Order: sequence, then structure tokens, then C-alpha cells
Amino acid sequence: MGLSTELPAAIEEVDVIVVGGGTTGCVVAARLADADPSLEILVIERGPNNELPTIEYPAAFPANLAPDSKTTYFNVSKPSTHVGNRPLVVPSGGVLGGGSSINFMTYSRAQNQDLDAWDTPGWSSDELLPYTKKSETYHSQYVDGGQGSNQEDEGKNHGSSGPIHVSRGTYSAPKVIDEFMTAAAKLGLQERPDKSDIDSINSMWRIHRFISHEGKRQDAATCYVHPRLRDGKHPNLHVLVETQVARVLFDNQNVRAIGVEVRRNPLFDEEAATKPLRSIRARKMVVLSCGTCATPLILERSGIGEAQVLERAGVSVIVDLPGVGNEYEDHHLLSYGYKSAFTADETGDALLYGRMGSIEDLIKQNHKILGWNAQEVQCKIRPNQEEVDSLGLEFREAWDAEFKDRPEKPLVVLNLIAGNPDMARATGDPSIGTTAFTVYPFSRGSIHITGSTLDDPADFDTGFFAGEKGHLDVRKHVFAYKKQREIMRRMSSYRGECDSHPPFAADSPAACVDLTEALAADVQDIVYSADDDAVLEKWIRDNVGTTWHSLGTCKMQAREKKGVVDAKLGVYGVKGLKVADLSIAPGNVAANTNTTALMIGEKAADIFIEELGLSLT
Ligand SMILES: Cc1cc2nc3c(=O)[nH]c(=O)nc-3n(C[C@H](O)[C@H](O)[C@H](O)COP(=O)(O)OP(=O)(O)OC[C@H]3O[C@@H](n4cnc5c(N)ncnc54)[C@H](O)[C@@H]3O)c2cc1C
Repeated sequence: MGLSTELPAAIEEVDVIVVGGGTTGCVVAARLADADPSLEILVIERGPNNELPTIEYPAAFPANLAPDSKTTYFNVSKPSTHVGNRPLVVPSGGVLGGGSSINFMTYSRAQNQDLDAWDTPGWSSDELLPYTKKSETYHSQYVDGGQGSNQEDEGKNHGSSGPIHVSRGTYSAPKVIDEFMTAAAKLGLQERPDKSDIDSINSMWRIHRFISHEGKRQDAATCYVHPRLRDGKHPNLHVLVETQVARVLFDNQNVRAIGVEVRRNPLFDEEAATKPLRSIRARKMVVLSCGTCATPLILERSGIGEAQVLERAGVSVIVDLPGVGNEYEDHHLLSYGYKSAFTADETGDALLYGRMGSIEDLIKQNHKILGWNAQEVQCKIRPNQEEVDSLGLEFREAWDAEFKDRPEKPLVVLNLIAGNPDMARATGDPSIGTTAFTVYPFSRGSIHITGSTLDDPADFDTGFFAGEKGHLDVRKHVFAYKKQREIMRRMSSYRGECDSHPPFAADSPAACVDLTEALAADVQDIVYSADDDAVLEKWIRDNVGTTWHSLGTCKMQAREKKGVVDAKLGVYGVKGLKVADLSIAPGNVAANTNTTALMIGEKAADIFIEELGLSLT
């Protein structure tokens, strides 16, 4: 069958069904297809095929987030008083390749200690490193300056023959990077040739990207699935797109997963919503890879979840598993724009605001800027003791308990963007900016079904800044705001703040400025008053958004600790049903999450191959 929008009537049963052809699902399906040519695998993806210019060309990435996008799924939370009574919109992958096909392509690795803290047999950082290496071919060369990696470290930490090519791409903004790094160094941040050495802290690096040397996006569908659909050696791999899975089917005893119920996605076929669902059977295994926001909903529609939630939604309980859909985590993101003396072509603004012509024009010219994502430098930062103390006694107690003796744990991640990251407020003038996200949030959310069908809306609460310690997550952003602003103020092209900053009182030293030249060489830190901090905290609550790093709604941990899957990714209480995506992460990671999703995919594939009695490749 290959790739299709319709399942031929002849295919009623396969060996393995992978539900969700996203980042993790594509890896699992491809590796299973390699392991045994007679094993029939069907990937079912709700979104369209990913072979689109807006996915292939990195610089076109914002198009996938347009409100009418058919490649992104927009999860909408209920309004919360903790974030200014706003509903938050959390986009996730809605296309073959999932998040990896629409994300911003920043390559970033979890700290070693993050994975060790998962505390799960077989999932330590040492045991997982081979899987990250297996997924990637890492190109260390810096085309635009920078120190280049130490060969030995590179071999230790990176792969050299995996399907995903990680490089700096074909374009960058070296002047912006150099100025930022010079400024950040004045505040004690050191440039590391390879911060994905996965232990360093208070350091920065030039961001590597999920972009090949040729300037093409390296998503899981392009790198794992399509080559196998094309090579004539994998007639066992089938991919059904534009099709939604409603629920998992079980045998008569409700013990073993035997298939799924599907319908064509009404986004691509309006009549589908009124047609009966179709069943497809799986002889050996059903793998749920629908991502953090969708996998728990499928489990719940199938009768696996917290009994109260299921009963309220009118679903009969097969397994009472209270962890499903709870303990939702994301990173909390704020973006800040700065006026600058850079010329339009030294930042991404000329591209974003069409001054270089349309993406189609640039494709005709084969322009190098197409292989760029404008994400330039990443820093993982911890406060010093004085900074910790400045965040208040309660924060210090939390710091002492969770961070103080874990020197590899950053508090925030800052990214330098060669353009204004707050696109809603950007004017199109040459500007640069930062994004700041807090890692290891204290606050937690949840996502559940409200009814038994695909059309019932989800009950989604991001939990941002809520709960007993939620306000301490706000304090982390207070630290992040001050830190990033001090770096930016020390850049020689800094000319003041754009509108994406708190409205500090005009007579406060913290007030935003509009300058015609850089600040004098000996820049002093801004001293914020209690009133300034109050304005800042309100701004943070009113403007915080997703970092698109959802995880943890089907945790891999003990059932009595509200775990949903065991160390072999099997769902508790049933057989033949696995989960493989970021929903299984038992704890958060101090990084953008795509690398972790790919790693989970590789590890999951090995687990399944072994359980199915196939040979490892
Ligand atoms: C806008 C955005 C920007 C990001 N930027 C970065 C970045 O720069 N760097 C980075 O490292 N990470 C980034 N991420 C995060 C990263 O891409 C995700 O963490 C990762 O892709 C998640 O992988 P997953 O396999 O868990 O889920 P996904 O990749 O989301 O896969 C789930 C798949 O299941 C499908 N699905 C869901 N429900 C159903 C159903 N009922 N039936 C059939 N199919 C279904 C979805 O359509 C999707 O394709 C970003 C994410 C987004 C959304």
C-alpha cells in the first residue's frame, strides 16, 4: 500500500499498528519495518503527508502555525486565573512527522542527570546515549565562526551515521551571535563548542539545528519513513494519513489489545464525521504514539484511565488507571524583542516580513536563507547564591531542596533569536530578541476526555503557575527576564526594548528605552524596585505561553505512583498495548524536547523488537 489516504478494503489486519505518525511513531515504525520484512506495520496519522514546501524548507516554519494550518493541531486549554484569565493555545504536530515536521528545529539535549532522575531500569543516561547517537549524524563544523567541537567529545556524545542530520544549516547571523556572546561573556557565560556535551551549565553555544548541510528540515517522516517507502525493500510498511484513531479495541475478556477504530479526518473529508467508524485489527501489538496531548485521550476513550473521568464521559472502565492524562508538564515561555542597529539582512526580519520576496521566489533562487531558523544561541543558566536570595525566602527553600546540590541542573534556558520572537507585536523593523523558558516546572496540568467520541472537546488545563508552588515558577521567570535583559543591554547594537516588555513606570530605572546609540561601555545592572517586580510578575502571568514541550501525561513509573506504563512501555492492566512518545517521560528535561522524543523512539523500537522475538539491527 505504501502511503495512502484510504485503507484498501483488503487490509483488515496487520501485525503492528502504530497510532500517530509523529516524531516517535515514525522512528518506531521504521525500525520495526527493518527488523523483519515479513512483519506488517501500519502507521495511522491524523494529519496529511509531510511532503510540503513549508516543511521541507526550514525558513518557512512559521507558516505551519498559521490559524488555518492543516499541519498543526491546536490544543486549547480552559482559561486560568494564574495566567491572566486566558485560555492557552498549545500547538502540536498534526502531520506525518508530527512535531518534528513543524517545529523550530533547535537541536538541544537533555542533561545526563535528567535521564538518570527518571530512575527507571534500562533508561539511565548511559543506557540511552547509544539511542540518541543511533538517530543522528552530527556535523560539528561551524560555517560561521565558533570553535568547532573537540573530536573526542563529539564521538562520545554524537552519532555519525544516523538518519537525522544535525548541522548549522546553510545560513546564520554571525554578527548578532558574536555581539551576544561578547555581552554574555561579560556576565560570566562561557562559550562551549558543544553544549550538548549534556553536563555543562552557565554556558552557551551556537545552536545546531535539525537542518541538513543542504538546508533541508530533518524531520522523522522525511528521514525515517519516506526512504523506506521508496527503497522497494519495505513492502511491509504501510502509512495511512488523514485518518484519526478513535479508540483501541480489546478482546472479549478486555485483556489484550486487538486493533483500533478509525475514521477519515473530517478536516480532509467533511462527510467522514457522519460515517461509521472502521475497525483494523493488529495481530501482535498496538503502539500509541499520539503525543502528550492525544495519547491519554485515546486511552480514556478506550476505557483506560481514572474511573471518575471515564464515567463522567460515559465510557465503560476497562482499567482504572488514575495517572492517565494527569501531571501534564510543559516549559513556560516568554519572548522579548529588542530594537537594534542591525541592518535588515543581518537578522531574520527581512525574510519574515517579505522584504526578500516570497518563500516561493526564494525557492526558485535556491536561496541559502531557506536553510535557516533564526535560532542562534542557546544558554542553560543557573542563578548564583545572591540571585537565589533575591528571589525570596520561599524560592530559596525550593532551590535548596531541588537545585542547590544538583549543579548540572539549570533553572532557565535562554535562546538568542536573530529577529523579533514576539511576532504578534513585531513591527518589522530590524530587531532581535530572546526567548526564555523555565525547565523543571513546579506546576502541573491535566488533559482528559469529556465524552466518548473524537468530536467531544478535551478538558485541558495547562496548570501553568497554578498549585502550591506555581508562583515560584513565576519567580524563575523574574530571574530569566533580568538576566536576558542585562545581556542584551550590553550588545553594541542594542537600541532599547520593543513592545514585548513589561510596562514599567516611566520614572523607574527599569523603564523601557528607545536609544539612538549603544549604552556606554560600563553598563550597570538595572535595579528593580518592589513595584517593578510586581509589574514584571503580572506581565509574566499575562503573557506566558507554551514552549511546545508538552510531556508526562502517561508516565513510565510504578502503577502505585500513578504511572501508566512500565519500563517496557506496556500499559498497566492490559496486554499488547504500548505507549511510545513524550507522554511517557517520568520527569522533565532541560532542553527542547525533539531529541528526547527521537531517543524514546529508538529505545522503544528495540524494546518492541525484542518482545516480538525479532533480531536487533
Ligand atoms: C511549534 C513547535 C515548535 C517546536 N520547536 C522545537 C524545537 O525547535 N526543538 C525541539 O527540540 N523541539 C521542538 N518542539 C517539540 C518537539 O517537536 C516535540 O516535543 C516532539 O515532536 C514530540 O514528539 P511525540 O512523538 O511525542 O509527538 P508528536 O511528534 O506530536 O506526534 C504525535 C502524532 O500523533 C498524531 N495523532 C494525534 N492524535 C491522533 C489520532 N487520534 N489518530 C491518529 N493520529 C493522531 C499527531 O497528528 C502527530 O503526528 C516543538 C514543537 C512544536 C509543536
